[in-house]
Amino acid sequence: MTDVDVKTTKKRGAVGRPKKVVKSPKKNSRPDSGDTCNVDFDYCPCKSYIDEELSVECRVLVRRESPPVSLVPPQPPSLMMSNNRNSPITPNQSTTKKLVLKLDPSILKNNQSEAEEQDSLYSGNNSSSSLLDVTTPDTEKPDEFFDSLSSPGGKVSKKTKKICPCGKSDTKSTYIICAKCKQNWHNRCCNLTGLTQMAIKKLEFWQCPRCYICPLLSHQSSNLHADIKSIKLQMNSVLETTKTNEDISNDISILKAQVAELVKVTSDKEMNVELSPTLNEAIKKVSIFPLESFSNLDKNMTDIKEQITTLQSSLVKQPSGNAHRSPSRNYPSDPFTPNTRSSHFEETKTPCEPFIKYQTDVVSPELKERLSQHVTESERRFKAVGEGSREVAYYGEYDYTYSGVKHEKLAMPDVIKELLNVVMTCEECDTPPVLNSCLITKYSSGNNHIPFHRDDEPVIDPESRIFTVSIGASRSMSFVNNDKSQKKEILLEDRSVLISSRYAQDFWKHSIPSDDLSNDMRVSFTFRNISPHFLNSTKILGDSNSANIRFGTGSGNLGAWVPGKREKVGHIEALPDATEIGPYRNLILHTGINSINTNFRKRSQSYLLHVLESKCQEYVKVYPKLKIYISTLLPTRISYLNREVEMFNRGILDICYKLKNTHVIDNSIFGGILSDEYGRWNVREQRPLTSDALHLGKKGIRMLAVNFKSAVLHKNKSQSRARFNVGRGSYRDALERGGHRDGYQSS
Ligand SMILES: O=C(O)CCC(=O)C(=O)O
Ligand SMILES: [Fe+2]
Repeated sequence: MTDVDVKTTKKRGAVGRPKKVVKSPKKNSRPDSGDTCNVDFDYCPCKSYIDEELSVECRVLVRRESPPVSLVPPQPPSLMMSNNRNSPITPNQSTTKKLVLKLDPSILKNNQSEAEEQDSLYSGNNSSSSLLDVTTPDTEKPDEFFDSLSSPGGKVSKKTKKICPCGKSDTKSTYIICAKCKQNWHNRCCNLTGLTQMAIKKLEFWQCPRCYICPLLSHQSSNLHADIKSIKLQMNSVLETTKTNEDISNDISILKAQVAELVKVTSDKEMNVELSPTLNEAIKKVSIFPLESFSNLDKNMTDIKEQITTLQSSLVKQPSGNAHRSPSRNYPSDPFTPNTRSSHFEETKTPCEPFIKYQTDVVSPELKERLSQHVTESERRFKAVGEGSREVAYYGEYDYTYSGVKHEKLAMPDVIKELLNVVMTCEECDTPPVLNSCLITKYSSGNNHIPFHRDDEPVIDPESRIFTVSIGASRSMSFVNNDKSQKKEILLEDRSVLISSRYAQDFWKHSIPSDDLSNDMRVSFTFRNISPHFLNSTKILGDSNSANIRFGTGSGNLGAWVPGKREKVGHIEALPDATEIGPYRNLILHTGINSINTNFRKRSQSYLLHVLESKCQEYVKVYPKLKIYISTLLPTRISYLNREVEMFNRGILDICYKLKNTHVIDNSIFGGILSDEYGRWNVREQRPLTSDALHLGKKGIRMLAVNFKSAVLHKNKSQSRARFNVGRGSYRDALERGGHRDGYQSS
């Protein structure tokens, strides 16, 4: 909750995350916090790229609310910016050979007029992007020439009044235009802050967060891009050779036919893949290559054909094989992969009622009398808050900041303790709830009110009950759910108790509206469990290797400062719905090895990663303050499975890189294979239990617990290191060392 602060809270810097430009949405927490933002983005790695020249790192954002309508093969930044040497997609260089193109002058003529038409469309753009320039390319710089044939994406838009989706329009900002929807965006609104206008001009085919679809959602696309990039290279090589016009003409027609075929395959309705703008551009480029550029082109036509055939076959439905998978990004295709909207785009249903129970006549008249007396006597402790001038006083174990007002910790006086004991009997439960704080709110008249808000401060125990005792004038409490489809109201009478929970706060807001007819005083006593420890509250959803990690103190435990709960999730597909998670601050996901184990496996990695990603998106959507930590899969004693583990872990890194509030727990310290040191131990025979391929022994569990704890307490930089450097401790590094951990130290 925004305006809650506990004395012991330390401000922690985000580790390894780039500075986020767009604010995450704030739910209206405590009243008077006001500040809302309805722009909500996820980071996407698609494809993260670092331009060495500019020394900037760009990320593409995916707007989480906008559902992908269809799986349009996306435009990775590797294709967007020229001279990108760090592209995650490597074209198949081995098949890149020189090609023969023959040019049909009629085609050239037709396309010349098309080009002119296009040029008028794109007028106002920098001249380097003008299609008119195409007729006189600089053959010394084929790549630039190729890049100059771009769609308007990436061009800095200057002319007309531009309104960014953020709603603002100004002349000072730098704008970028989406190649697909032609919408102008502030560079800052799409996380391109820091890029100069020159740099933005180089972003070809840039698609905005609304249009862009992550290749992880469309695994076919990765191949497409790699192959197209390869064609691009081949085309550039064409420019370096010379040939007679007649040959050029013939070859161009052939190439056109091939590309047309490719288009047909790409737009195959069954594939549900639209023709990508890249391909469209490729076709245009093929058609408008100027005559002068093509000479001496009598070699390697076969190679371009082969290339196109490869491209075609990568686009038709692949069997379970993975012939075209590039080492870093493509996962085996899956016949079950849903080509539909993910569940996270659906509205969250309201999973609970706003309160659990309402009970009258709980407080005796005698106790009420003593409580009123206490309120009168401790008047000095009350502080006015909010517009409605209600006044609050606080008792509790820890300091507590509420609606901008700080309250010092103070032990509950006896009369409040007595009240607490009474109200605790209202709910039957095996273990009585822990309620260590009481906020007393005084409404002197019907004018005093409290606007809609949630009791969702991060210092409140995620499992806490919230007991509200009323004395004095009856006042209504109103409730509204998140999509405002449900409104409820309850009259809180003198000496009654309302029992709610911290859980319900994420789905309902509540208020005490003004009441013109009421002139009497009402006092409420709200009991909750509050402690700064809950700033680290953690839920672990994990397989059997996380079963022995416990909360609290002791070896293999997460320590006193990490309160939480562990629930068994043996498979990725068993990950629960967001509404079952609860309002924890951290969520550790340690599951997947059973899902990828081929003995059980029915799903491909791409599908499983898709499920994992969708779940994370769903979780963050329901709990915007939640930090998710995906723990990389641990090595096993089985080599072939370890290869799958390695591949899956790359997918995990991609997800973490891409999604907001999602981090990786880097388990590379375990090496590339489960060692005897960390694996299970046969106690009777005093030797490693080699028949158990997957399970950690005592030392391994302790190590895993250290990793979990470090992540939650932000003690190391594993997230950033794993992604950005192949440094000590990254699993890639460990893999390269063949699983030997010599020199490794636990952090
Ligand atoms: O006075 C009441 O009953 C409600 C108070 C409240 O909602 C709060 O303090 O958060
Ligand atoms: Fe409240």
